Amino acid sequence: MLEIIDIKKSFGKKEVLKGISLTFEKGNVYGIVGKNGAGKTTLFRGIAGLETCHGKLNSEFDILKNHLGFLPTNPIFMSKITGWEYLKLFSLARNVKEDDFEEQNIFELPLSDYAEHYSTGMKKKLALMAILLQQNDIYILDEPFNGVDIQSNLIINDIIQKLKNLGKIVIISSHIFSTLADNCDQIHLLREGIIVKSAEKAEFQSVEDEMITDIIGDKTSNLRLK
Ligand SMILES: Nc1ncnc2c1ncn2[C@@H]1O[C@H](COP(=O)(O)OP(=O)(O)OP(=O)(O)O)[C@@H](O)[C@H]1O
Repeated sequence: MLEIIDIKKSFGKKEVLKGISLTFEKGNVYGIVGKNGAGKTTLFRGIAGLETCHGKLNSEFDILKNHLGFLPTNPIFMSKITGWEYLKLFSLARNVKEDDFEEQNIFELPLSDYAEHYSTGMKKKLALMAILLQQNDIYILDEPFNGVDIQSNLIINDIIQKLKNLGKIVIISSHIFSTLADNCDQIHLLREGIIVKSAEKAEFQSVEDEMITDIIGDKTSNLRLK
């Protein structure tokens, strides 16, 4: 179980997270939806310990970061590091003794090439593969479907379901509601740093409707289409 209590974060005078409290249980997949700038990445970075926030974080793990894999929206790689070296680095960080990543290379990445030269989608797939090799207990995936092709989308869906069945905690953000609806047990709508709605599967449609209103409102009526 992972519990966050009254998480707050400001950048200068700008209050980005205004007191977020959520509970994440093992074997469940959670979605966080919200428009650009709602605070999704800041929340994720806060949970992952990459951003200092006010509030409390409870988990069964002594050192949470040793059990948590975070997939950033746009993974960044050191220069002159190959895909293989990146995977090795992440494996070593968790004491996973693995040298031959070819079998696990389900995205067929060119592991001997420099990671910085990978395409956007390939970078994301490499970063995902790295945290999966670590056998983490908690996975935080920031926009995992963004920038990857349809085949990889299906593979990522399958991975999320496998992680769920293995009893992991998976938290994902997406702008594409349908990908969350397919995968998640619970979805939280984040608006301007506050969770304004939390929904179980049966209520997903109402969250989607609310999200559409939140994002576009009645803007298109200004076009006066006839
Ligand atoms: N390091 C920072 N310094 C100042 N402001 C920041 C910083 N990081 C994020 N912000 C601001 O915090 C707000 C929330 O940003 P965040 O990236 O968390 O939103 P998001 O919901 O992930 O958006 P997106 O969907 O575009 O990724 C934005 O207004 C952003 O400009």
